[in-house]
Amino acid sequence: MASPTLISDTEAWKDLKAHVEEIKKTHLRDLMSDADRCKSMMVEFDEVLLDYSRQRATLKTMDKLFKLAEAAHLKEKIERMYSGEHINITENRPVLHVALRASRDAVIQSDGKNVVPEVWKVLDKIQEFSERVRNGSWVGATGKALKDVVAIGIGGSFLGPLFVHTALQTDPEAIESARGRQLRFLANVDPIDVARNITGLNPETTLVVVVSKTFTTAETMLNARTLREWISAALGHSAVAKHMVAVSTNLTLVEKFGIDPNNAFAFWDWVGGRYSVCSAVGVLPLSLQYGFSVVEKFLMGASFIDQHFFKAPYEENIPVLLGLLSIWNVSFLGHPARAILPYSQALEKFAPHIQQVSMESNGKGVSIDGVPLPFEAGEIDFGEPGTNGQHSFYQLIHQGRVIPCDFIGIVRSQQPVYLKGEVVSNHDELMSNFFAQPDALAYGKTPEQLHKENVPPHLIPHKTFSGNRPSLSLLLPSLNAYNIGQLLAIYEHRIAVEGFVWGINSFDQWGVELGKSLATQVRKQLHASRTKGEPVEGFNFSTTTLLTRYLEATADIPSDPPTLLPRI
Ligand SMILES: O=P(O)(O)OC[C@H]1O[C@](O)(CO)[C@@H](O)[C@@H]1O
Repeated sequence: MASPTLISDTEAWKDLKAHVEEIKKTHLRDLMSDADRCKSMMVEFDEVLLDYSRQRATLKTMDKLFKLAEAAHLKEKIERMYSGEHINITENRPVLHVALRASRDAVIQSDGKNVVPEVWKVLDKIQEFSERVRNGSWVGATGKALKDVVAIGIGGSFLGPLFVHTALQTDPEAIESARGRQLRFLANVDPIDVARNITGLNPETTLVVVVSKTFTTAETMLNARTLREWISAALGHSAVAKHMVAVSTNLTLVEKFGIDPNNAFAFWDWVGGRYSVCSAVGVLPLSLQYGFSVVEKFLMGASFIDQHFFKAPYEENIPVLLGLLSIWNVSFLGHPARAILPYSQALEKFAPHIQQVSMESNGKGVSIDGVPLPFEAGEIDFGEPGTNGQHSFYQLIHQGRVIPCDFIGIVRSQQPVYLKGEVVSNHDELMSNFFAQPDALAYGKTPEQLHKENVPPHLIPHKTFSGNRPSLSLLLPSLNAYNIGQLLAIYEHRIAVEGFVWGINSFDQWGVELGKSLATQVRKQLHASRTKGEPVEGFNFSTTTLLTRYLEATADIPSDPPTLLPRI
């Protein structure tokens, strides 16, 4: 008999569905008192410790989840990814971001060719170029060293590099290597983002890196033309060659834009945008800021997790465990969201990055074969660093909706502070919360406990915490470039596991196209109305009314205004 198309048709899925009733009878208060269970729910690799004992799961649940992984052919799918098969079937592409951080002597084939030498050719070029910029042998048009970098890009060409940059900014080694330099990111097509990014910068000492896989993304290209104008207006058109470089898979369009192809850094269509931070997309801007040697450590951290993900058995495999637990929470326990809660301000851009990796990858409605899913795939990701989040949305997590939480803690702070006479150090204070919150969620507080504490009866319902709210904890030894690479790869692979088991294509993103084409129609209308006074036509009543209001209220804007750049 042919294997079923949908994972939800398998016995393993049905078995888990039935198992939910059993789990509903348990409470984390009781599950947590089983020391053997808790012990077996702790896994360590390369000093990263995962504790998933506060998941609403028993050893039996885990066993059933491993069976689900078998039914989904998870191992084979991982192997097919690593061996360069075209697993992104709707775009007919391999998915090989693991090759971006493979060691120089590794062999990873794509279409019969080892891609690792090409990867290292670009990495070597980045190292050489970034050293020249950093040591002042590559100078701007007026002979001044380029100490500031603006990286223009959006989505995957922005969020990953921003996350890593933000995390490195307070790392002692990275601080030393970045002294006197600035890295900024221009993503939004909103002119306010242009204004914010060029404020305080001198074109003479600024290098602009245009990052776009396709080199056609409307926002990025308009921002690139805007900064090209900013440079030319100050230094003349010929300055562009010294002040603008590019990262893209489309080197023809890079050249058309006016950037010397020698100053372009390639990557390949087997790198998905949201999985591209380890390509030149992230490595170039980060190497310009921190030097290649720091960035190489980041790549190594990711690479080590890649090997673990490929080799470790399911029970010891951190990304596999995380992925399976997500599926358990979303598809079986019915919790569609996940809170990403790093107890480190340096990780403040981690949740925004994972939002894209996860939601663009797994927010799908059909299986990889195009069959509508009878279950909802994908997770709603959001998050903020602790303890800030505690004073914002944790109320809902404690007493409102059930949101499985990822608590991410760091053993050694990048920036320790000790104050004489304080009870604990500042980092210990932070970590006290990291250790306390998962138990507050798991155990809650019963009316009986409140009664014993003499809480007035009318307040008891308000002060009761049901508990039984799942979370997991990831403890990293520190937060240097290597650890940041580990964290990135753990989440990238976790998301792949979810997609592989749900049986969807996690590597395309057709869902972003419709909005883009409708924006093209609006853009044409705005141009026609502003330049030829044409009435708004071809839209529904709502859009026509809004567009007309917008045009009427800005009728004073000349139809062909002179170039105007922000003046703040
Ligand atoms: O790097 P590009 O081609 O400019 O694309 C930017 C982003 O746009 C998307 O295609 C859609 O948001 C992302 O997948 C991608 O990361």
